[in-house]
Amino acid sequence: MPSRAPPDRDPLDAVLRPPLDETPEEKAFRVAQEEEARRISQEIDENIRQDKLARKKMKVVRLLLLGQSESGKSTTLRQFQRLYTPSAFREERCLWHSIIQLNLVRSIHTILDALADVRPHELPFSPPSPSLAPSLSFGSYTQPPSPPRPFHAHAHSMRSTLYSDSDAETDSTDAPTLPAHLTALRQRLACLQAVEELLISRIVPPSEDAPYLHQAYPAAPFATASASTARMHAGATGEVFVRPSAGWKRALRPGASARYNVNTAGEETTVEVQSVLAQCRVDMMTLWKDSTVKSVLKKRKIRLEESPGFFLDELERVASLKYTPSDDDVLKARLKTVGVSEYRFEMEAGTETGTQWRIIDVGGSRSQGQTWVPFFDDVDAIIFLAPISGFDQTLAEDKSVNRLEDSVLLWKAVCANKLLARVDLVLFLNKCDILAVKLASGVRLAKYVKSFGERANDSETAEKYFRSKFNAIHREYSPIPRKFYGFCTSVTDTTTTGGIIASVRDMVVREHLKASKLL
Ligand SMILES: Nc1nc2c(ncn2[C@@H]2O[C@H](COP(=O)(O)OP(=O)(O)OP(=O)(O)O)[C@@H](O)[C@H]2O)c(=O)[nH]1
Ligand SMILES: [Mg+2]
Repeated sequence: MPSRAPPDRDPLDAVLRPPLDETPEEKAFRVAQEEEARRISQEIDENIRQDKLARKKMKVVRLLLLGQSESGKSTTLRQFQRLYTPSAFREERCLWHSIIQLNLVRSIHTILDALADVRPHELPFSPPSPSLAPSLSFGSYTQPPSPPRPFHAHAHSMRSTLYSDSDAETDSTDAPTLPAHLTALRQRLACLQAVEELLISRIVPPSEDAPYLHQAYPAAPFATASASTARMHAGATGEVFVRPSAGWKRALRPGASARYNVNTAGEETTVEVQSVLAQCRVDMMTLWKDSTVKSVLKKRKIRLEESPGFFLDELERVASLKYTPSDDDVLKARLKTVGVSEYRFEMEAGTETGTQWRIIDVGGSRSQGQTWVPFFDDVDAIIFLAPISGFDQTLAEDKSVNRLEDSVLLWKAVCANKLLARVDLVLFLNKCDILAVKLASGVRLAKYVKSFGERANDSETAEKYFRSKFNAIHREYSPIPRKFYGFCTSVTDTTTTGGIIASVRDMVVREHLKASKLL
């Protein structure tokens, strides 16, 4: 092993060492300069300390939201906004209209995409409906159906797995086929491709220049110049995302078209899109209710009901001409966060009147992890969201990682982090509503979480189990003992979340006051 360089060969030392021929005047000058530099440095340190002190005295509470992507951080932030700045929240509801339209159109495209290469074995084993064209039917309708092949496709890699699964066996009986009524629906709904592009061009300001991932749908007459140059920020999953700093809300405000160099004003686009959605409403409803579609989705393990931004069960309302988003719709809408957004507000009532809150919402996907650390310093509390319904899912950005496992690892890391040793950690075991539906539908938790064992496969038992597991990690990994605050949540639910957020607020304020008295 190479030995350490002796001190007189240290390159830094060589540079900083006073010159050998330094005169007394030069020395006095250098010493004075060094003294001045020290004084300035101490002054900066003192300013930072005073700043922190003043902030504590001014009653500024900083809350950081952490958790993997799709865990519900931005939704929790919206709940705070809805509860504590309701008028601003209501004012912004109209800006979410375009996001909800986009969520809806993308769900329809997920279905159309699945239908684009449907195989006979994915169709339901029932006699053909009268609307089926004879040329599109195949042998198994008249003969007893062959048993379904094992299907290994995962929800998020369904297309590639499907191809690899079927390629080996592709023959004339397994050629792509689609009942005629669905072919007709696909053709009629093709106009939604242009709608999607138009919406993306509105939501993502032109400065956001990541490539737009085109899907294989024919261009429709509805396409406009802005649609053809539509761009979006999309990750490996093809999900639209915007940076909070890019000001998508500003871009969607009425009259923003000139500033953002797009050829349709926000309100006009929304109205125009809404009228196309209203025209397609019956077709979209027929598509979503269709038994063949249900069969294909089921076989490909595409569970749209659990996916973010799901509005297909409310098509009648959301695709009507008079639709305006409700509070619940805004909470259900999905727009991925990349980067960091800070939301500031002041408590308007109660004993904490005048307390300023700063809630920091960060992007949760794996590549965003490094953006979290700078916010660890000086944060009063962290709400960590672990979506426990994801026990049978993998991460959108990495199909080899189980979502629950990822949440557990993140939770361990946050609990063990020395910078956060004195920070209160609040755990939201989130998406309990989806967990309940999933378990009730027969998915067995013990199949994915072996240690769950023979316990009852219901949401109450599962929540209790997860709570104790996360609590144990908190106890074991916290550098110094601290209290555990754990809640089972469904943050899209306004009724239950209001009470939980109020308890968190009280706890954070109490601890904040304690800390400021210690200063
Ligand atoms: N059903 C249900 N949906 C939820 C719940 N929490 C969040 N969602 C939905 O899940 C989606 C993702 O939530 P977000 O708040 O955007 O997730 P995020 O943690 O901010 O994700 P990133 O921005 O990617 O880091 C949204 O469509 C939410 O409406 C929940 O408890 N139940
Ligand atoms: Mg977010």
